[in-house]
Amino acid sequence: STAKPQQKLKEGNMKADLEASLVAGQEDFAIRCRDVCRSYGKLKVLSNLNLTVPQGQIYGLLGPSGCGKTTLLKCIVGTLKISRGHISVLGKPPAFPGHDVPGRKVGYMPQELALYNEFTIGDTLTFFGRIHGLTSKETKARMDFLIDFLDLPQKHSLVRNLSGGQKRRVSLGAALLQNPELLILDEPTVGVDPVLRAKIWQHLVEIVKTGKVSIIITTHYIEEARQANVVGLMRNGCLLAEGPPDAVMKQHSATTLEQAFLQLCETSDQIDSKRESSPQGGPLENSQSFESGRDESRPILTNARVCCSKYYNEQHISAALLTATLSPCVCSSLCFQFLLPVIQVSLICLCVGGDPKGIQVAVVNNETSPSAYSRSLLSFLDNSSVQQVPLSHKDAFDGIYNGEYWGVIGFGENFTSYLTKRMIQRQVSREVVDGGSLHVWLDLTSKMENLLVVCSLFAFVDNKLGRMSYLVSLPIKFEEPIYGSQNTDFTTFVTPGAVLSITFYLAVGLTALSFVLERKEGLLDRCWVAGVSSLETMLAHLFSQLFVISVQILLLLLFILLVFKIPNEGSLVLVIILIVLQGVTGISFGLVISAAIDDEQSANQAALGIFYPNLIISGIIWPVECIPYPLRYISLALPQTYASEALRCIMYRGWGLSRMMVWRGFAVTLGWNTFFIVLATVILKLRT
Ligand SMILES: Nc1ncnc2c1ncn2[C@@H]1O[C@H](COP(=O)(O)OP(=O)(O)OP(=O)(O)O)[C@@H](O)[C@H]1O
Repeated sequence: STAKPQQKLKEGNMKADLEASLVAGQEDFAIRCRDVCRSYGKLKVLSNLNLTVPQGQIYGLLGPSGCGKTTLLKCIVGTLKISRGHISVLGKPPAFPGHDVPGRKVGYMPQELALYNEFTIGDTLTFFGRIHGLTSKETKARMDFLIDFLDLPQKHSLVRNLSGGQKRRVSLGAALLQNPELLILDEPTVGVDPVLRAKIWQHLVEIVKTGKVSIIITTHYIEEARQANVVGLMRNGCLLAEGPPDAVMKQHSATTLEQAFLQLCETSDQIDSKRESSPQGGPLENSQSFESGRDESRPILTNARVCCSKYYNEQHISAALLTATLSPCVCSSLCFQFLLPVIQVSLICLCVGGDPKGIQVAVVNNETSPSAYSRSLLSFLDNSSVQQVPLSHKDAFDGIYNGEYWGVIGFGENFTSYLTKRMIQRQVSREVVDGGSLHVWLDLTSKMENLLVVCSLFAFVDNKLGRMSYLVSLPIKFEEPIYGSQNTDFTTFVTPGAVLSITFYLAVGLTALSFVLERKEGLLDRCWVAGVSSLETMLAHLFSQLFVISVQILLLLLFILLVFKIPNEGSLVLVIILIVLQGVTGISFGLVISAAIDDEQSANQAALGIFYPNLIISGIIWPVECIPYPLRYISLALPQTYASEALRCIMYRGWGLSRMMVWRGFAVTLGWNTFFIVLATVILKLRT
């Protein structure tokens, strides 16, 4: 029991010594963390952590993997919220209104590469230079220096083709680019050879000599941190010791930092095990009491952009972001992205709604005379669609039962004479009507093929009987159509909806994926720390995707109107505007998905999950009127139901915006656009 107060006394003395050596001669600090707590769901990562980075010094943050170094740095730059405690960076909490952090004053190298793979080294540095408001001359000068200093390949080398170590050096170059006042470097020397590592440290030591630059750096190479002015040894979310490396080593009578660290760990373990054996629990347990049930794993990227405007040229940022968000398209997958919708719509026009070919139909003709009417009628059947197989009654029915034929056409032995009687005499018996009729037995398991057989039969009766056909036809007469033509096929019905659907889903997929990937690769964090708000990033995505879908729509229209000859009786401008607006609906829905979901797999699943239900109940493949009632109400509320109807009305009826069925499609589309953009913003806000 006497060991505990002694231990406490020793701890207190050690802390006082270290603080004294830290504070001596300098009041200022660049970063100060007090009682900082942070957890991911129930996982406590930072526990009452205190840390001070003196102004104009290098702070080496050391600790085993998973002890919370990256989490702490993210809290310092403001991309993660702390649940308790206080952090002050360059005088104010990060993301404090009017504060310079995030902004140009801070250079952040996250642990992830956070680089655009499709950029060259030159593009990457130019991009960050623009974001930081550097002039092209300044950027070029810094670029030349950094490429030489970091021993990087030529500036037109693509980032994606660089080695892991080279990529990390480019990432470091991006953090050093604007000569920031505060450098936050998360393992900058990983994958870097010892010579270059020494050079990087030498440079860091050099730049802090002015007293204007402060650096906090994490590293796994404990010994290299001896070059830091102060080291912090971290374990299990707590700082075990903080002070100049020599003082820390002396304190623990160690000859290396590693030894000192091991000793600190042992001491900490002993204290922990004593606390565990104590029934009331020790001070560590109390200090780790986080607000329970609160999930803080969300990033806080959506905070309004803070204080950057006075430094940055907005246009430069927008241009840089647009280039960056477009870059994945412009390079590798551009052609694919532009051609994909054309390929999809071509497949629809070629494969959906056309006439079936080569349907085998068994023909049982019981008329034997060469001049029989049945023979000449059969010669009028469209042979490319219906292949006639003359068979006996038994073989024909065996064949249809075995699935060899789609139907059987049968003529009775008196077909010609009975048909003639039917046409000449006013009143005929049922037997004459029956015998003078062509009999058809169908396999109705595939309605489409059989619809064709029936259509061909109607056509051939009309053709062959010519002027007399009305005598045997049904008492129905189809006049000239008001809209459309007699030849209107299923393709014509499907195409407008398919065009909208393709535009919508490509936009959803591309936007959701690129935004989620940027977040995952740490690019959003990095840009945010550089002073770019999430809203700006979202808008950049919106505009770059808008460019992509505009080209897609142009190609789509060229194909459907000129190659597949889909008619357009209405205004081409209205057609284009409606399709573009549907593309925007897709982009904004993609933003909703990426705002709500963190990884690309789930984002893909969400996009794909709604694809079929929406396609099927939006009346794109089959008319809405065929949908049972409760579902029909849902269908009408979907973004593409009224829009498809409006597009059909414009293209096939030549209607304009004065018609309700047209403006309703535009209104619903605009409504969904607004809803999705507001929803994406709200979700992002809620996640702060
Ligand atoms: N987004 C997250 N969601 C849940 N847990 C997380 C998340 N990020 C980190 N963690 C957990 O928090 C703990 C600290 O992680 P952190 O990345 O801060 O460690 P680190 O000290 O930087 O490790 P390393 O040196 O390996 O990078 C780890 O246990 C990690 O699994």
